[in-house]
Amino acid sequence: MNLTRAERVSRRYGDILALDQVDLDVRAGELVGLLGPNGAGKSTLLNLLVGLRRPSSGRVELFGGDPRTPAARRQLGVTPQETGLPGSLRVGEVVDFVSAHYPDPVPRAELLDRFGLTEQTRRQCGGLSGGQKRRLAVALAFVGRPRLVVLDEPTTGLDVEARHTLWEAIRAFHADGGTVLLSSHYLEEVEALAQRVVVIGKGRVLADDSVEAVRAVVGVRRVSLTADVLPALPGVVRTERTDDGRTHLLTADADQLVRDLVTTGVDFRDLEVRPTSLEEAFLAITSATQPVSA
Ligand SMILES: Nc1ncnc2c1ncn2[C@@H]1O[C@H](COP(=O)(O)OP(=O)(O)OP(=O)(O)O)[C@@H](O)[C@H]1O
Repeated sequence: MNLTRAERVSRRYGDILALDQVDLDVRAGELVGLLGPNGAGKSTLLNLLVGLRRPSSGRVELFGGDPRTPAARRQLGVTPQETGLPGSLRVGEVVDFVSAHYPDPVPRAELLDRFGLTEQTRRQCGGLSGGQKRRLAVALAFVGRPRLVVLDEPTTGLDVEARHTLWEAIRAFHADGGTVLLSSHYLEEVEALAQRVVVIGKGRVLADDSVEAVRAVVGVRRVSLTADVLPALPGVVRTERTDDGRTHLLTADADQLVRDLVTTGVDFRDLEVRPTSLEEAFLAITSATQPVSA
């Protein structure tokens, strides 16, 4: 069953085509990571799915209906990228205030414990650190026991420990049968949490598959070597030089690249061919896409 769906959805802001005919389905019980660089269109897509904006064309559904209806909203938990908390209210008061909107909220102590905020219960929101504010904003998405939680870059700006606390809370919700759609710049976050990854770049869905399959589709490999001079070689999607004097070439066809290297007669040493991380694969597919013309 689809909890939310975008069907050939486009969204313009003036001349900017932020989303270009995007299709996305999120089924009950999934944990989906939406991955893309700055300006890819992630927030725009999430805002359309949760009814904060309307598409310029195409169709958006939430729980089979219009995302803007109160009935759909009640089953949804959202943390947008930017959130404001009332500075003079205490953490516990904010949780109580939001809880009051739901018939069966998660008890305050349980929610704050899950998000590592028990000690801050009586602290005014204005006195929280940036990371604590972010954790509270994310915690509020879970208070009404939603069927679907949509989180826009939930862990941006958090230190490692706070990020792991959030990951645990998200995993626990998912393990209990909850559905999650989250956007991230952090590839390790998507790898750590999601079963399915949707890669978005320049307003288009570039890949929608398991993390492993996305890597396989892209098929980017890293060919590393040491050489004093290297000519330009066909099929190289990215070149990096590291401090140890090694050159790393990313390519979809490592065998051909090695053949080309040998043909050029270039003097190289210590050749190594390895699969790439998701991050490298992701950079390769997003940089290989032509810009969307408005
Ligand atoms: N309200 C707006 N008015 C004009 N342009 C906008 C608006 N919101 C987004 N855009 C543009 O639409 C494109 C997609 O932006 P969006 O915020 O959806 O990307 P994103 O993937 O969430 O980026 P980030 O990771 O930086 O948050 C960008 O070019 C952005 O500048």
